Amino acid sequence: MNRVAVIGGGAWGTALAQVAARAGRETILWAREDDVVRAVNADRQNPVFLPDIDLDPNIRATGDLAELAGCDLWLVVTPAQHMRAVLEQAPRCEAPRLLCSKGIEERSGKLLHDVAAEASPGAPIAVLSGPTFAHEVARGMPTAVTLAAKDTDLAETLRTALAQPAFRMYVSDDVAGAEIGGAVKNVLAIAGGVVEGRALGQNARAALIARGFAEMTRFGMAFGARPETLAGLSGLGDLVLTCSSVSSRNYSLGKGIGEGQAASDLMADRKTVAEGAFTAPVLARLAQAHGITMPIVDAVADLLEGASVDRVLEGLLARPPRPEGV
Ligand SMILES: NC(=O)C1=CN([C@@H]2O[C@H](COP(=O)(O)OP(=O)(O)OC[C@H]3O[C@@H](n4cnc5c(N)ncnc54)[C@H](OP(=O)(O)O)[C@@H]3O)[C@@H](O)[C@H]2O)C=CC1
Ligand SMILES: O=C(CO)COP(=O)(O)O
Repeated sequence: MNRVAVIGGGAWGTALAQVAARAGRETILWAREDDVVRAVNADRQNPVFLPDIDLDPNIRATGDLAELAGCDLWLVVTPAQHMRAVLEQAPRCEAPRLLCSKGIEERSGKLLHDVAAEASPGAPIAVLSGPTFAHEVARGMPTAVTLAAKDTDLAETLRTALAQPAFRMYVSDDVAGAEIGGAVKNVLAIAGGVVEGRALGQNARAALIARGFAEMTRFGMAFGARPETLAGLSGLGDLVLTCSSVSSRNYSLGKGIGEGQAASDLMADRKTVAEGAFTAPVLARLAQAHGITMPIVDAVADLLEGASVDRVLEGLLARPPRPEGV
């Protein structure tokens, strides 16, 4: 695992390139934008997506996917909705794909490990997910994540390749669990931002996290996730992080909605990705098709469609009480 490719020159791809380089790997960062490639190679910076962080000299950027062919490991860090297209354009090779994006493909309703398996036939698949603001990871601040692969030997090999004291990877074989936690928490983080933007208070935030986690667990268990994975770093851990901080793009999108701005205007203005906005409609659709009750996820999907915050909130508070639990 000497040569590592990172596919995606956004904040998270750049931070993970730092992780790979710090682990002593020769690291190639693929970015679509020429400005990002130039700035990484010339200035050791990514001012577009991860400003004010000096990048490791072991990172080289490229705009040419063909250069990734000789790498031993690919970290896939594109926005979820672009993963299939980028992997299909990339050269065929059997290097393991470590998927680091969070989301559900909107048009197919598939989890990303299924998308990657279809787009990269023959390549082993693993997933990395957890509470990880890119700017903290890039600065080497202590962070812990879930690294999941059905083949636990593969998970161990990847963990060893990227290991360092401040980036702790907990190995799991629950791929669906690791992915579902990351995808669902992005939607719930938008709701967390609405609570903040509408000044609904700290009690409401705690209620949202607890009842949101019940929704995540209901959905996850219906799709093969294990409850202990959902209660771990990639589920509850990431939910708590992104429901508590404007460093989360999903939370800040929700905060704007809570303050009365139109979701469509907020989305049109942003260059960075708020995955929850793309996951919410497909998650609501999947939940409905499988008879899984997810009122907070439905509420976020409605808000993104332009429903009024007051009406959505009224609807949630008017729900008949039910026994607590999943
Ligand atoms: N930021 C974070 O803290 C974390 C993010 N993640 C996940 O990582 C994934 C990537 O997020 P992040 O790095 O933050 O993204 P950013 O918002 O920082 O950057 C946007 C990224 O999207 C890429 N992009 C835009 N349009 C396309 C396209 N048509 N095809 C391919 N790529 C495109 C950009 O590529 P280009 O540079 O070429 O324009 C850029 O890499 C998401 O799924 C996110 O949920 C997970 C954990 C932490
Ligand atoms: O996934 C993340 C932290 O774990 C980043 O959250 P946002 O995408 O909401 O910024």
